[in-house]
Amino acid sequence: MPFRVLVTDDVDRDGVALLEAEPQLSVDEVPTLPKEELLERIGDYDAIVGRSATKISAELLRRAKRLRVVGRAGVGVDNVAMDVATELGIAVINAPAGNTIAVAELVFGVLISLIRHLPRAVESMRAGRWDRSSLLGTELLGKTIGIVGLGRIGSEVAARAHAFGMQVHAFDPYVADARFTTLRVHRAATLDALLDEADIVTVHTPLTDETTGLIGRRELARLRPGGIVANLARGGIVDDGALAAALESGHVKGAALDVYVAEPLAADSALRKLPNVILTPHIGASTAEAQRNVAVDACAAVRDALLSNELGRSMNVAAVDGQWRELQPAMLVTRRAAAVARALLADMGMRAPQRLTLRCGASLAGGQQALLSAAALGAIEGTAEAERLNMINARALAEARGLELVVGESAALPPLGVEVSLRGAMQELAVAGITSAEGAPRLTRIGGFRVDVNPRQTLIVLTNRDVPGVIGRVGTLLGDAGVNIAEYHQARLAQGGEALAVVSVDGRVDAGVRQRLCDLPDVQSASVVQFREA
Ligand SMILES: NC(=O)c1ccc[n+]([C@@H]2O[C@H](COP(=O)([O-])OP(=O)(O)OC[C@H]3O[C@@H](n4cnc5c(N)ncnc54)[C@H](O)[C@@H]3O)[C@@H](O)[C@H]2O)c1
Ligand SMILES: O=C(O)[C@H](O)COP(=O)(O)O
Repeated sequence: MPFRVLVTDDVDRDGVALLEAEPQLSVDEVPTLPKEELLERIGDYDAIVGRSATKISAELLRRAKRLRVVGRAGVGVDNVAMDVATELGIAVINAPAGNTIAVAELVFGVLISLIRHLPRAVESMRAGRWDRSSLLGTELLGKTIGIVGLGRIGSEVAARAHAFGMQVHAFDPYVADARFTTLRVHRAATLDALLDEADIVTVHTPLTDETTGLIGRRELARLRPGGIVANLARGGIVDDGALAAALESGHVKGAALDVYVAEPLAADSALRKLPNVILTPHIGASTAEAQRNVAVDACAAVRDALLSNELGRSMNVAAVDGQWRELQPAMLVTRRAAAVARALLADMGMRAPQRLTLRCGASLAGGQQALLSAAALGAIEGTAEAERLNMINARALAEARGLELVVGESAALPPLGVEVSLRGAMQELAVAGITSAEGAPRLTRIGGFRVDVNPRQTLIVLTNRDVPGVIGRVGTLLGDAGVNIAEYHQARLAQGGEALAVVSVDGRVDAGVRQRLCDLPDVQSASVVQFREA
């Protein structure tokens, strides 16, 4: 059955065409739907792609029983209940870069409109007047622009401000000095320091707890008289009430707003009546170029997530430095190692491990967080509802069960090696594996035993006395039960002592076969690890 994708909010055609080109995807394109109608329909879809107009609420996500991916053709995901998406294992993918230039250009469009009184000039001409003397403006040259948030858009605003001959200052506590130096931007140590210097303040941060109301009554009062404020980021970063008061008092000379706390902005909103304000209806990203960019980015990523389980672009999966695709074999062997450790410990009576420690070889350092997610997934799959368990929510679910997750590099491992160790109150078991660019991943150690096996489909792990005849008896029993052996690796610590066999078999092994293996002479234990699809 094809995956069903709902596309809404006027996502650009070039992006939608990428989805439609895939025979395994069935695409329904609809205008922005009323909340109730979307709630009705969402249960039929594996993915939804939209823009800021569609609210992906907690209620919607809980209704969406099949949903695997939310694609946002744009940057802001403040319209998505991210915590709930993560809890439910739904990937959220945005298109962070495609509309940067559109916003940065509009910043100067609205600023110049404001300081050269363009709306009034146009209106006066339409009205048949020739009002030159009342339209005296000011220039950007030599003025100080104070940028709050020196990220993608803030940086482009800085570059354009330089072109206008402005003094460029910025406040962003999360950006390193080197970036300020590269952009030739004066670093304000605090927001207050920025406000003290700026003629124009423009905000370019995301809307977070920290940035809600960032520019409020106190901050506006600190701005020098005649200052200008622009918010083309998110409604609520500048406090509307405080801004209205500062404009009415004349302390702030002008403002430009593209975004609002509630969108669409109410027809009777007081903001619409404020003097010397340029209001635009959230059109920062509304250029043909930007819409094409973000639609293509988001749709390609949604397609890859559905068809290839490619989650490297997902915002709520652990970060990967480097290529997600290249990390896949290491994620697989990590997940398998954790599943083997969990299954063996469970058969020893320890079902609730308290700590998972993942160690990675030097070449996997950039993927540690994603590998930890894979380890958490392996440690709980088989004991958690399979439907919704994946790389996105595995860590949260494991931690909710009281499993502490730890990751670090180990010089003792080969560069592409991993080791997953699970520890309970009394027992600890470590399983190691290795991956390579060419070959299939291999498990290389279980506890103290060196092994060499590809963890595919089903693994039988036997402990036995190291005496002749065991391998033959195991092979005969499995053959009689119709179980095909793919690989059989026998390991021992010392001749005649304890031995461990790892048998990779095709298909499933039922409980009866396992019991008969346990009952064989000289076999001490038999565990069956049934791997879930990757
Ligand atoms: N009007 C539109 O149509 C439109 C279009 C695109 C983006 N946006 C919005 O613009 C904003 C910026 O987008 P971006 O792509 O540049 O994001 P970004 O993540 O690249 O940059 C945001 C910057 O804000 C900084 N920041 C975070 N908290 C801060 C704080 N408390 N004080 C100072 N700086 C802080 C971050 O360190 C980061 O450098 C977002 O809110 C986004 O949703 C609006
Ligand atoms: O976050 C964004 O990308 C912008 O605010 C644009 O939103 P839009 O896709 O609704 O125009």
